[in-house]
Amino acid sequence: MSNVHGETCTVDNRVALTEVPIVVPPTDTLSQLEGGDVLVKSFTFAVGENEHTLISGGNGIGKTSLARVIAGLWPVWQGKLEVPESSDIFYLSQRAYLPIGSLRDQVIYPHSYAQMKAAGRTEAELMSILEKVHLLYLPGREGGFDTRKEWKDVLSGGEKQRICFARMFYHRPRFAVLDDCTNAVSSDVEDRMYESAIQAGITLLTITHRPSLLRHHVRQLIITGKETVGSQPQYNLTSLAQPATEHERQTLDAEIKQLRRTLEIEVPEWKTRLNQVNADLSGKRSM
Ligand SMILES: Nc1ncnc2c1ncn2[C@@H]1O[C@H](COP(=O)(O)OP(=O)(O)OP(=O)(O)O)[C@@H](O)[C@H]1O
Repeated sequence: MSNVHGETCTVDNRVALTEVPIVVPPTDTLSQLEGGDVLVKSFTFAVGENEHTLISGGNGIGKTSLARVIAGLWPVWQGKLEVPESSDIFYLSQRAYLPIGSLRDQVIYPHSYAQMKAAGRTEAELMSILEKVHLLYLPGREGGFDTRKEWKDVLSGGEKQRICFARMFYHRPRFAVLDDCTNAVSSDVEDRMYESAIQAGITLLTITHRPSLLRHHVRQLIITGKETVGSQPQYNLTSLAQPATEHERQTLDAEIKQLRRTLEIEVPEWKTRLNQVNADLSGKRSM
């Protein structure tokens, strides 16, 4: 692909694209020099540490393709891509990958058990990681970390996604690209997993269709792609209001509960009372 003119640099503390197009790799040899379909003509944005960014846009607009360019799976045709070294950035895709091996291997992949031990990592640590993704019951259910099974057949969709999230906690990257990787996880557990990831100091680039995840991010990148007319950028990057603190969330939850109670219990009581008063008044009037 001799028309690939872009460069990729390893940096410490950010993921950045400068005038990088998102181009689908061509299938036929003739167009391999030019690339295939251009999904986004030119991307320029940077995600620094703690600038958790939610990436959204319609189906087939190019969100996963952007992740593939950042991951180095697709070429940087033009411009400059800056990414941390591979041990500092982690990718989780829509489909959970489960290697052949033990239950432990599912959490530590691509580390081997020997690497885990050499790094001084312990099973107690794996248990605390499983707790974060609500899978603390798994070693007990499956007969321990050494158990080997066809995990793709044994685990439910949500369990597969949570074990991949556990893998991210094990590897402790500085950045993570999360491509719709919790869509089978219930929203409450998903929220807690995101909170733990942020507490662990991982900067998130989340691709999702779930607006509920906005609360864990400080910016939103909306890809508009081909819908965009003229020379407008084919994406829109906006800052979001700072996510609510735990205390603010609890206060709001309590307020919502109180309002629900008022609507469900007190309002019907008031209506009954109003009817009674009206009936009494009309009785008096007719006397
Ligand atoms: N390997 C590939 N070869 C050819 N075309 C591809 C390839 N991967 C993606 N595409 C095409 O590129 C376009 C963008 O796909 P992409 O997966 O990036 O979309 P997306 O925004 O992540 O969509 P969704 O929200 O549905 O997951 C689609 O039209 C898709 O068919």
